[in-house]
Amino acid sequence: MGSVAIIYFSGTGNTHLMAEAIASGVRHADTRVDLLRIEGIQIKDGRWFDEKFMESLQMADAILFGSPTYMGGAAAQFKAFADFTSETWFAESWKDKLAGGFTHGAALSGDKLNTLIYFSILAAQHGMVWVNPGEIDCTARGTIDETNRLGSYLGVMGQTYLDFERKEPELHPGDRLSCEHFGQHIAKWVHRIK
Ligand SMILES: Cc1cc2nc3c(=O)[nH]c(=O)nc-3n(C[C@H](O)[C@H](O)[C@H](O)COP(=O)(O)O)c2cc1C
Repeated sequence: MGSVAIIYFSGTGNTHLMAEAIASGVRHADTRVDLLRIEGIQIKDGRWFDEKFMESLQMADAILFGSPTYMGGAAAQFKAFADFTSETWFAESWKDKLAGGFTHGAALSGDKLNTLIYFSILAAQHGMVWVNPGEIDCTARGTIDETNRLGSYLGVMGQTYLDFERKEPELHPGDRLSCEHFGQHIAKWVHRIK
């Protein structure tokens, strides 16, 4: 059947909504998906560890990395997880798995690209095969609110303006669609390599 693991951190829930939307795309393509949300409690003395998460990641054919963009890069909680994977790197256990990434920020740019670049470097260090979303930005078709509205080609970007009155996280409909499409796209590649 093939499987995708989505490992991500989300502080206020927006990146979590992206992860869920990607997962629904993966399921839509008859592929198993594991949602693995990094929690601060998994970090002790600055070191992240979760045995079950590492087992799930090892089983997956594709691993997607997700984090909000914080201060122009991945959140510290995600980086703590990434640093733990140096043991996996040494064993080359993720070599040839598929990889992809997604991030969420408050600003239209917000330097989100830097987070995606970091994810692609993390995948490269592990010898993984990076999968781009492969979706042309909707502005090329004369609309501004649909798939890939932020014109991101390395991974999927989501954006919601900061609003301190807002009680619940909110995903832009275009970003939701981009995520669902990305889920289907990565599932297609999983089926191709199986
Ligand atoms: C510490 C911190 C740093 C942030 N830095 C950025 C940034 O560099 N670029 C950006 O676009 N948004 C930035 N934001 C906004 C968050 O990325 C945005 O609120 C995002 O939706 C959070 O995702 P989450 O709901 O999954 O936690 C920052 C937020 C925090 C708390």
